[in-house]
Amino acid sequence: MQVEETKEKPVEQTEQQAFGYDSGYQSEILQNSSYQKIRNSLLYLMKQTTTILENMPAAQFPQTDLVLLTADRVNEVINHFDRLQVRISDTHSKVLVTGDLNAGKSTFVNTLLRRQVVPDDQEPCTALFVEVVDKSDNNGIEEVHAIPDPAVYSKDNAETFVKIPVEDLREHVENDESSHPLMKVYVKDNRNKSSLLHNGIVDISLIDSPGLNIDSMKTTSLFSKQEEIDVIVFVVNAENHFTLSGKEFLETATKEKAYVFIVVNRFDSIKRKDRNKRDILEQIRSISQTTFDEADNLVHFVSCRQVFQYYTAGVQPSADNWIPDFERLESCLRSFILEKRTKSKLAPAKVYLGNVLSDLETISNYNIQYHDAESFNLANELGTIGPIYQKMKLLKEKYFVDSEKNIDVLAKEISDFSDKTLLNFIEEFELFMDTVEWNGAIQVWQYAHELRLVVSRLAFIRLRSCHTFAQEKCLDYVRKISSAAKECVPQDIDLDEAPLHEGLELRSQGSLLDLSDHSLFDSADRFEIIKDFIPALGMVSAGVLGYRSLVTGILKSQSHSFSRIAKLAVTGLAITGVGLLIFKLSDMKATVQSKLTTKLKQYFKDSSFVESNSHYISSTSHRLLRTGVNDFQRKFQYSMDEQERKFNLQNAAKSKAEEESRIFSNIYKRAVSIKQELEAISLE
Ligand SMILES: Nc1nc2c(ncn2[C@@H]2O[C@H](COP(=O)(O)OP(=O)(O)OP(=O)(O)O)[C@@H](O)[C@H]2O)c(=O)[nH]1
Repeated sequence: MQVEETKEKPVEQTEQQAFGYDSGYQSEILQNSSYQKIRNSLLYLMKQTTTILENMPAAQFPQTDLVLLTADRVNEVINHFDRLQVRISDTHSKVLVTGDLNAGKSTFVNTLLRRQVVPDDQEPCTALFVEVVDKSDNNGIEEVHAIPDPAVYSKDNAETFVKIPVEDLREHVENDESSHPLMKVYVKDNRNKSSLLHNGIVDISLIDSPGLNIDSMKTTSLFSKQEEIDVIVFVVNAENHFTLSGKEFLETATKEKAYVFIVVNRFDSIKRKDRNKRDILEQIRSISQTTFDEADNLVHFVSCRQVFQYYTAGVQPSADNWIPDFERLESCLRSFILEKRTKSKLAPAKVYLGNVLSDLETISNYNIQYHDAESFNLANELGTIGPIYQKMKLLKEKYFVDSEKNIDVLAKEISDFSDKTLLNFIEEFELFMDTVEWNGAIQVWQYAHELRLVVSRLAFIRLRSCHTFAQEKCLDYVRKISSAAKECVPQDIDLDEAPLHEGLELRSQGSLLDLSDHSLFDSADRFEIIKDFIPALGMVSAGVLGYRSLVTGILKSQSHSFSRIAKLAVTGLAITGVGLLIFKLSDMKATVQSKLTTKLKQYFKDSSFVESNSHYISSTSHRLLRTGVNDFQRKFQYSMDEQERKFNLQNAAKSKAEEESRIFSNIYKRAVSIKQELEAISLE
């Protein structure tokens, strides 16, 4: 009965004390809820940044000034964000309790739990770790999982552990330490509201490690380096101070974790407590200055056994301060866990996020400048291409839209000119008659011959002037196009003038005029011309030539029909009066000229001299122009299409550059704003 009384009292006291120190606890809750807020804010900002990264268009990365976010690491950064989010969303926190052999580590853990969970006072174990977790993690069931391979352990996979009742833990630890290096103990923390394991904010597991000696040192050191170990509690036996192994472990651990929580246990056994405290603190200073500087919160001189006995069996401690000292230790440990947890989990995320955001600022700034410069250059290029393209359009409208019509008009003009020139030429035949010297009747055919040559030459000259006119007109037309094109066509496009030169060049008379003597005057014509003058001619030339030879000489004909006519002429001559004949002879030049004019005009008419030449010149001009212009037009259109394509491409590129600049400008603003929010988050 008495025992029960003594047992209940401390529980009430504990509640009261818990209540008494509730203000601290409340503040912890506040601290915790602010932790939640910070965590949520960080998660939110990380998510925002991940969204930016996932949607960021292909970016130019500067060669320098980037901490994390290089071109080939965008996905890596996104993945790391995922890992950080998982890690900071995890509400578990692990506290590794380690220290020298027999320093009272197990007693310390049991005291925190207010119950005998971890076997104490046993033979030193070699490498067994006991992890104490709240039973809520195991569907509210208290049991021990003996784990052969911690790396593959899952409480949901019965093959990865051996189930042991909590009461049998001691026996198993003593007999079975080597085959199960980790024992996971799911238990209820005997304290309710102020439970350390399950406090509604962070689920803490306490890991009781083997005492440090040369064998266990390596294992424990490795264990302590694990990322999920948020806090290390080092238990020292006040009587022994720090052993060599302890010092060595602490020196390494403080490098990894910066701060270590130190429990100097078995302080009840120390007689000269102040001196012991001083010596131990001095040792701590030599191991870790930072821990020494925070000694008031981080180094606690306690007696776990006395406190444990008080809470579990109501045994009064040997001094009044043991309970408050331990409770202060608990309070500091709780704050330290939460603070360390905040720092160990949130600080890396905050620093990482800050670096990514700084990189994002740098990258977006770089890209804004890059795209602005690009769109500026494109605008300049478009400023050149645009007017050229407009000029090309005008040229096309002026010369090519109605090019058939334009060429028709030009050909008509050439045709009109040729008609007029050649007709005038025929009309003007009479004027040419005196350009050839009349050397008398005897030379009549010579006169006709020379006149033929003159007419032929003059016809050629007129024809050539028609060709020249046509050529000049055509050249003028194509040169106008060429010079207009030169102003706007970027590449040189030839409008080949050579075909116009060759096609419209009249170099020789060729067969244009078939004015040979025979065709100009056939035998009948010749007789017709001279028949009235034969007697007179006979008179004039009697001393030189006989009649027959004279007449035949004039007629110069070998045909039978003609010799018959010649005979008649000679007969006629014999009966004609001499005076009349002489008179007639003086009129011969005019007669010959008139006959020749008529004959020539008739010849030109019959040979369609005007029409055929005019048609030839105009149709040749038309054909050559059309071929040349069409060919040029094709090249021009190609060049214009090129220009248009270039114009459209550059226009599109400019719009894209402007759009990218806008996007990066938004990214920059978002990064700056997220970073400001991030900097406002204090982890202190
Ligand atoms: N005087 C005194 N003895 C204590 C105190 N705490 C623990 N002990 C005793 O120290 C011995 C070792 O305690 P444990 O808790 O087993 O120590 P441990 O560090 O877990 O031991 P190992 O894991 O074997 O290294 C036991 O006999 C405890 O009763 C204390 O505060 N004062």
